[in-house]
Amino acid sequence: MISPRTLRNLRKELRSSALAKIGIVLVLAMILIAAFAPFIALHNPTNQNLDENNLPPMGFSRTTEETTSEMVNGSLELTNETVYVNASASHPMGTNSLGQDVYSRAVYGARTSMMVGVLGTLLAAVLGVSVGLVAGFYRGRVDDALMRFADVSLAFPSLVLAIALIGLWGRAAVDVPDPFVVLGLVDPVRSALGLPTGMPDSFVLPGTVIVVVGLVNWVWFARIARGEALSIREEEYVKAARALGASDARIIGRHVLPNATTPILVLATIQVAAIILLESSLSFLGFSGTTLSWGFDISQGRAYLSTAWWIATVPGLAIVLAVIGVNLVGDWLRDALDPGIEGEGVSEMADEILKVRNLTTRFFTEEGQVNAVEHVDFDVRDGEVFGIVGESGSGKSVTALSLIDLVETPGRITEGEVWYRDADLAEEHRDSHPEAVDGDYVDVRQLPEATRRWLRGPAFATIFQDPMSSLNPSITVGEQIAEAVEVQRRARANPRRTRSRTQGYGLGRLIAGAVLPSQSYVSEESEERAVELLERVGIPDPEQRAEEYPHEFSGGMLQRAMVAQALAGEPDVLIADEPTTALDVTIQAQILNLLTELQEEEDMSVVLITHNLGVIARMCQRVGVMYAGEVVERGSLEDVFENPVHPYTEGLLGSIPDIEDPAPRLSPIEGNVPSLLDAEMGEKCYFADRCPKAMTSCLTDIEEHEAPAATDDTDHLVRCILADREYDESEALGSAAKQG
Ligand SMILES: Nc1ncnc2c1ncn2[C@@H]1O[C@H](COP(=O)(O)OP(=O)(O)OP(=O)(O)O)[C@@H](O)[C@H]1O
Ligand code: NI
Repeated sequence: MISPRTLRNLRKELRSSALAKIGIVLVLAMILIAAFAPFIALHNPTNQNLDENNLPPMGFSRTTEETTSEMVNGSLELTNETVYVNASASHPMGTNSLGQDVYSRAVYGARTSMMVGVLGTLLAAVLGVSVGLVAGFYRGRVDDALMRFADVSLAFPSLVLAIALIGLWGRAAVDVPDPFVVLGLVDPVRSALGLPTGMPDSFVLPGTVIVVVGLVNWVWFARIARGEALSIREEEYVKAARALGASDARIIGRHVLPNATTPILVLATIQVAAIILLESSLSFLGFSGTTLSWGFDISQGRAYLSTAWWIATVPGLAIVLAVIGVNLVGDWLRDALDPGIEGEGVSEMADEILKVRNLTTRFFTEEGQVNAVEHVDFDVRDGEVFGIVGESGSGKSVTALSLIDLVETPGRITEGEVWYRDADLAEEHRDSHPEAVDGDYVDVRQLPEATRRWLRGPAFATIFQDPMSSLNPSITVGEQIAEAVEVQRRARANPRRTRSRTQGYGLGRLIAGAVLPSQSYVSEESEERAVELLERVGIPDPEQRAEEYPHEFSGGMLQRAMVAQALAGEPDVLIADEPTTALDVTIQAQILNLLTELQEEEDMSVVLITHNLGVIARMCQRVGVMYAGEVVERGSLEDVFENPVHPYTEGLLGSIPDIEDPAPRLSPIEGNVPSLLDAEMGEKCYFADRCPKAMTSCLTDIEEHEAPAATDDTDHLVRCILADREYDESEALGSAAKQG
């Protein structure tokens, strides 16, 4: 369940956060104390000794007035005397009014708190997550009822709710005994809590409190699980999984639950702390049956605050430390598992059309989880060509698909943001989707599905490697481009209803096409525009070529037609994935020239994906180098190509294939791209196995470092320790370690 990546983030966060360390120490201490209470305690916590009551802790003494009587000359004389009560070595934290050892009671109190905190949270989580998933996934009446109930119950303070529930329980106590009684666990639980065994069953156990806090707190979990289920059930890949016949249980288990784990885990830690406090409050107020709990001891000690302050102070301190500890651990988990939450704002610099943050895409295959794209960050500026380069399988195409939200099952974007600058869209969604808006930017991934779909065309357009598979062989090229123009035109006319419109259009087109094969469904204007576009991309005799079918086009002409189709929506960002790989060399050069020309004249930004460094060098202003799903080096072309820091980039550059080279060789570096199977990835630099400069620190330091940049306005970022220090042979990673 916990992936190596997650572990890596947890460790990274732990290293940098002193508070997280304190939290872990406190929580571990509490767990150990609870587990080994009988060995840590000095006395049986329930043993009373009235001769030794209210003894002060070590280092303190207490005075009391004692009256002695004496017969003096036949009359009784009373003398008031101040007596010092000294600490006893066997009661280091003193005793309470019944002479019970305060320290031992605090130690056993940890058991009650842990038991109620952990089991109560578990119960709340199981209940809440099940109900939430069902409600979110199936909607309908269950969902309505749940939400109404949640609103009402969250309006009450949980303490009030718990007291009410315990009251109900008490009234029905004859029929509904403590769950531990039902389970036949009375004596084991009592002895675990240091209580005398063999007492009558009416002696209340913490089971009641556990059930009550579970019932009080499950709604929190239900809300989170419901939210996740709601957002995911609409996703294309879930629909696709359904269409493929996956059962609902499988979809929930495979897609919904993994997505919900992080928020549920973080909530669970917070809940443990909340429930520990709730249990203490209940015991303090006398609503919990247990007579061995921090809250109970505080309420007992309250009467002695001025004379024997330690009775309440010691358990009070225990509660404070426990709650702080658990909360710090919760903060640590949240920061480590959800790095996006506190991500830096993206709205400061305005000349970026696209800001990709923490984009993470995984494939959930039969062999396991494939981490195809991991925490990818990059920006695309106005009117620039941004290159993505890397060996086959490094995640370039999946990154492109993730940008436009077209990853297919079993793949899924699990994390990350794609901020796109569009002031109008930002304004339109500022109120309805505040989380998706930051200044003039919208996070494409958080926009409603209809808007996302609408963006494909006027915002993002794509051209892929193989034009043949992107064009329908049975429709003329001109008509297909005209259709793209038509769709964009309709979409622009009514952005909000795009979805149903284009779908209706598609269906209508389909039926019309089946009945009347030559029926033209696009307006004359669109057809004229299509011819213009064909001319624009340099197709001779555009009017005549528009009437032809794809098979009548040569490869280069088809690729041009594809570009024309992509231009139909006048996109801001053109994503070109290996647009020339399938073409022969001279045609490649022509298409690249065309792209450069268009990009300059139409003021588009281009994301150009290729494994050909010559193409990058010729076309791009800035570049990101991908390796094993990560961007390992990024910056201006100058920085990355002339002053590469990452040995992988250096290796790639070692033999730049000539653009005129008919068979550009990939991977001049020895060895293979590592497995992207999550289970096999581990926590180290993924290039270390192949790296000529691998050092021992490469197994631990995998952060992105800043490297010297040629200009002030570009960052040069490298996921390699060599950005910070020189290669040191004495620390070289031995070949044995490389394998591990
Ligand atoms: N449908 C899929 N199912 C499972 N894994 C996939 C799927 N598609 C891609 N992957 C995984 O994602 C990784 C990245 O693939 P991607 O196609 O993005 O690589 P690439 O850099 O574009 O390579 P190439 O240069 O060969 O096109 C691959 O290693 C592959 O294991
Ligand atoms: Ni690819």
